[in-house]
Amino acid sequence: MENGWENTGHALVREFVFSDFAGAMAFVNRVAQVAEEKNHHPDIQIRWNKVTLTLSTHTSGGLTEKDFRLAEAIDSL
Ligand SMILES: C[C@H](O)[C@H](O)[C@H]1CNC2=NC(N)=NC(=O)C2=N1
Repeated sequence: MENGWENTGHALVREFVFSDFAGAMAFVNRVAQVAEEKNHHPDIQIRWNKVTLTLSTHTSGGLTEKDFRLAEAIDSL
């Protein structure tokens, strides 16, 4: 993908950088809302001002259309 997401073959991974921890957490909370709406939940790593999201479909053991749709929704936050 050419929008910042790395396709590892097993997952879509993207790092988002903010000015501080509060910015990172605000973003994570918006992602959480979308994840609940879609019932599709990213793995989330928070490291001060950086958030790394890893999208995969655990029940399928890899990438599905749900992951690409969730990535698009996160991009439009
Ligand atoms: C029962 C429910 O639909 C499943 O547990 C959903 C919830 N959210 C999920 N999120 C992700 N990323 N992968 C899943 O397989 C998944 N399964």
